[in-house]
Amino acid sequence: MTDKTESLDTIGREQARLLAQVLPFMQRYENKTVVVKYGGHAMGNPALGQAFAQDIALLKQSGVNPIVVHGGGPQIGAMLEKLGIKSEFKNGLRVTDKRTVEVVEMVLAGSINKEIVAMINAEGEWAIGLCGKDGNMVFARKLGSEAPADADVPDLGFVGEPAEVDRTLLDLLARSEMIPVIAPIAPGRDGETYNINADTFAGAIAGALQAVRLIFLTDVPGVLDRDGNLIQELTVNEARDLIADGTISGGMIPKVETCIEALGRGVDGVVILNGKTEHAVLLEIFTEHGAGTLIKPNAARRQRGR
Ligand SMILES: Nc1ncnc2c1ncn2[C@@H]1O[C@H](COP(=O)(O)OP(=O)(O)O)[C@@H](O)[C@H]1O
Ligand SMILES: CC(=O)N[C@@H](CCC(=O)OP(=O)(O)O)C(=O)O
Repeated sequence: MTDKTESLDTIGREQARLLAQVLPFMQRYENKTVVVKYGGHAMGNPALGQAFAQDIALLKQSGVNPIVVHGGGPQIGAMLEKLGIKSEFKNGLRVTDKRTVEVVEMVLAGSINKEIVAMINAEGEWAIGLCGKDGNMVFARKLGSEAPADADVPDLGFVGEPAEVDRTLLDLLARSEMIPVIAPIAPGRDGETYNINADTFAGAIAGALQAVRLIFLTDVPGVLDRDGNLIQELTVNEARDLIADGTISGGMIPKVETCIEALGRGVDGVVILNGKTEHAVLLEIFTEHGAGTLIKPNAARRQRGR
């Protein structure tokens, strides 16, 4: 054999090995729904954005049903600042008055949504930008509106939580070439528009669709232990213990709580990943070990493979 045929042979063997590793995962996820929450902190770098769009396109081409729910907190903050509108957070949620909700809708359902759609479409796919208002997909209720009258719940204005999710439109899109890209904005039955935390919104969509995976793309490798090391797998009880002892704090608390709720609604597994790692989604779905923290129901402890 010449040097050239030898090296082609090596490349061929390597490709065959890779394919053999990936194919079982492709079969496992075929026709299954994977909800990917793309956080505002994970956005902003064009190369990473393109890698994210390629991952979503590849999932669809592999027969998976990917649904993107996006945030955009930092981008909303920048626009509010430009417009001279002050903004504050309480318990990780943006206090949202009438003027603010108009800007939130404009940034989330307008510019960011269309940017993500365009990125995925540049990869040869058919993404479609939506929010909870489209196809009566999600109706919100004002946060705290169901709390007992004597409960001490701060009034955050037009901040909502998903109250009803209708999967008709998403089921239709799952059978089509379209990839839904959804902004966390929804109408209330009172006719108002509500700003919903994107993690909470993604959890509600994943729960309603009984997704096989809910993936959170954030700005850390996953849930970290006290020494800053990545925890690869957590049961619901272990996650609760880490919240109680303060290892999980700040913005990671609502994220992990959403994970726990989504598992309770029948989502198989919830993963928190570093959106700043190129192709984090592909690595998670199509490799044995995944790339971040997988949170599983207590009963599923130590199941082999992710
Ligand atoms: N145990 C922990 N492991 C990882 N991150 C943690 C932990 N406790 C707190 N955090 C914080 O949670 C942040 C992620 O939450 P958040 O900022 O709300 O993300 P996003 O904007 O992507 O939704 C991390 O950047 C980190 O500062
Ligand atoms: C009520 C509330 O806080 N809504 C969020 C919605 C966007 C979001 O959640 O974006 P990230 O995922 O990038 O944080 C906000 O106004 O910032």
